[in-house]
Amino acid sequence: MSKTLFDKIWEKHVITGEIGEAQLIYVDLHLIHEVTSPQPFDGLRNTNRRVRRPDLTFATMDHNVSTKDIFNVQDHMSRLQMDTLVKNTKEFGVPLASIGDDKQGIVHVVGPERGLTQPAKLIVCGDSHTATHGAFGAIAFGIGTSEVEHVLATQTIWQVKPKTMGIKVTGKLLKNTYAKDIIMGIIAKYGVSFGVGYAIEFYGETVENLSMEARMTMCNMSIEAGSRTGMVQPDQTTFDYIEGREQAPKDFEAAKNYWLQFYTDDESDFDETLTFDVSNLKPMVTWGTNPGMATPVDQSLPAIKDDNDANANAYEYIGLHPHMKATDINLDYIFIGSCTNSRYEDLEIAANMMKGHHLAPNVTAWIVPGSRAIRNRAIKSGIAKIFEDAGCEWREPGCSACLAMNPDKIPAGKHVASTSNRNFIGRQGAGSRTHLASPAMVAAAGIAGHFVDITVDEFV
Ligand SMILES: CC(C)[C@H](C(=O)O)[C@@H](O)C(=O)O
Ligand code: SF4
Repeated sequence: MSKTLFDKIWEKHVITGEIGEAQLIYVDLHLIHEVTSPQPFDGLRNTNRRVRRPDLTFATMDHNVSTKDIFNVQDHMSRLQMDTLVKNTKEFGVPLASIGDDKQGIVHVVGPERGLTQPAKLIVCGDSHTATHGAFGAIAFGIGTSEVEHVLATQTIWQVKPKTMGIKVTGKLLKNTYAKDIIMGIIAKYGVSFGVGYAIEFYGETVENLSMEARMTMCNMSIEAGSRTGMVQPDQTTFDYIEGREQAPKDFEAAKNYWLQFYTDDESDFDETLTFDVSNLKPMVTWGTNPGMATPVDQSLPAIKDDNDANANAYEYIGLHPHMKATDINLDYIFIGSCTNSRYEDLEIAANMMKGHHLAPNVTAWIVPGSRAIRNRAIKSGIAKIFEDAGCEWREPGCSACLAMNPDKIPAGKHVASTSNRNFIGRQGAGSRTHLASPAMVAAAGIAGHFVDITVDEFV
């Protein structure tokens, strides 16, 4: 029978149960961070249970990290969550990449970087952006705190199989447009909930030509379309990325031959399909308070239809008005980081844009690598220096200003161009005004002090 990539991986993991009802499925990799793990470990302790497979579990610290002074965590709650993770992982024998450790970083950056994220695996984490790992042709989704406890104790999870949606991406990207623009373009077109109940597979020639970093950016934001799982079929690009990494399979040829079975047989196997052409896609920028409230940078902001229009509330919060040009959005901050866009390739793209320039007056810039390995590599290659010469602050790895759970908060009323994934009210600090965009766009905005169309001659 003809099947999708998702179906093939799913059925390899089912232990019991029928399709249509909750099925017990096996988990190959359980990633942990300090925010959603304290209660689950308490639960184990209170019931005298151990972690069933510490060898299939990996913990890191990211959300609470103080990126300016990594060992100086002032906030009581942050310190407590971090100390608790150290204590719990020690007691239960789970490997931990703690602050300062070479392997530490944002959980969705370090999983792939360590070679833990592999095709055909079933990967979970108590975090909604777990979809990132689907870029490797894995089933990866975020789970709730009680589910984290269940996985720790049993290495399994009860789940109802979602439906599948294929999104075929066609066309050649304009120079200076990126995977971030594709996924933002898709969400702007179809909204923030079209993926609810579906596992999305991105495919087509455009996706095949994307790097692993770019595929991760797309899968990462599947949750912003309402889907818990985004994935891409594994191919030579995937294998090349994994080969040689610390946790890559020892018999790589055998692993590769196994992975090659995992692909969607026929487009008609998807429950739903969409097509998105990128040939004329301009860089995207959000103007509102959800990731769907986005516009191509060369356009004006949308109208307000009536008093009940969500756009009205969004405009009030964000301090902009309909019909103004996206390039007239003035910025106070830029943030380059987060599990969407803090990998080496992202930093390199941003640095190329900034090279030889200086930030606009009154713009503060935080550049936050996704992991210590990326940070070290960027220092070595000179990228860090480019950012510093441009006037940016070069930080330690963590979630940082992606969410206001650490000292990196955007002040109330300030506009920030951000490479992260969510522009909800208060997301980057109470009253902060977020504009999501690609690393190249955010870097160029930092130099200009407002958004600019980087596809025009001056930039390409
Ligand atoms: C703190 C965590 C549970 C949360 C998530 O699940 O996504 C965070 O990572 C986020 O991006 O909002
Ligand atoms: S970087 Fe942002 S989106 Fe990613 S895990 Fe951290 S807080 Fe969540």
